[in-house]
Amino acid sequence: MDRAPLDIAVGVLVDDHDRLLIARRRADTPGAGYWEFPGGKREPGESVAACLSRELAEEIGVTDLTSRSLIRFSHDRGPRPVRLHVARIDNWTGEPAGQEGQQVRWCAQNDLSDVELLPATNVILAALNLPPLYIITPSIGRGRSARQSWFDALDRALRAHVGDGTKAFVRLRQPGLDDDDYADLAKRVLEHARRQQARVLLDRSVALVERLSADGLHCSTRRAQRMDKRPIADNYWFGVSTHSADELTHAAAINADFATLSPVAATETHSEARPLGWPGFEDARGEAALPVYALGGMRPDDLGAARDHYAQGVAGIRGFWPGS
Ligand SMILES: Nc1nc2c([nH]c(=O)n2[C@@H]2O[C@H](COP(=O)(O)OP(=O)(O)OP(=O)(O)O)[C@@H](O)[C@H]2O)c(=O)[nH]1
Repeated sequence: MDRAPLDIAVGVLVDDHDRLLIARRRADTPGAGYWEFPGGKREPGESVAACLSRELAEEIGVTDLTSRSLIRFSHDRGPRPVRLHVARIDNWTGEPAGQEGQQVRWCAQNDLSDVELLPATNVILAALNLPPLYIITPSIGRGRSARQSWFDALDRALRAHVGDGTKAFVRLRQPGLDDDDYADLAKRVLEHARRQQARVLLDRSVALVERLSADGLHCSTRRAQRMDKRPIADNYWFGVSTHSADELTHAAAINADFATLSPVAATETHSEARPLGWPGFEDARGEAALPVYALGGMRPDDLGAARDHYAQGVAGIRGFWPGS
């Protein structure tokens, strides 16, 4: 039997209330009864964009799509391996309605947990909700004025990097602090972040994330390699640092919501590591089933290039921190 993945174009329609359009698979199809985002198989010689337009016209009767690519990934959790090319669609013509007798409905994201979704839909939702920029904090100084200017820079970074209607995401990275100092700092960082509606991921214990009601956990490669499952509940974000295709595969296997992949370019923080370059990034990123941030020598204006190479966005320390 042919196990080459089928190319599938998938469209996530988002309405003015941030609800998503879902469709129910018909009784005569594999995965019958499950809800999915509309889409279907690419025909020979067809482009992904043409496939998306055709499928959405055939299935839900909408045309003139304004779409933006969200993520491309493969999975083998259904009847046969598929490579999903997922786009977010904010504008279209026509009132979406099931053209093939299937049920179609708008659903708020908070209500999706009550719906039986196809496997791997969580990957699409992560790509939809994660921002384009992921800020990693530089080390905080010891003196009072160094601390004050670090917090000033944090506030400015949070304000500057809210993008695409998504919240800023910050990883509180402070390898020089002991656990108590880190916890004290995290508490204050969370207060600042809440004012800007930003999200903060901590990289120490799961217990600390829970105790402070932080937004999630970020794990180093080494820590993630020791895990055989996700260490934290699904209502927290869980990110993993990676440097290769194998590490990304492992991150997806333990159900990380996203990964960083580095170094794309040379960086001062890790000057010994050999840069991947964009072709190396795209090659290693491959079709792993999770959103991946390009990290290493990145600045916010590398976002376009990153997206061209199938990244969720760009992550960084220096390029994202005012005055560094
Ligand atoms: N449309 C859609 N398909 C998905 C999603 N996630 C996912 O794994 N798939 C898989 O992608 C494949 C889509 O194939 P399909 O049978 O719907 O394609 P189609 O509309 O061309 O079907 P047809 O052959 O009946 O005309 C299925 O194996 C389905 O399980 C998703 O979110 N939306």
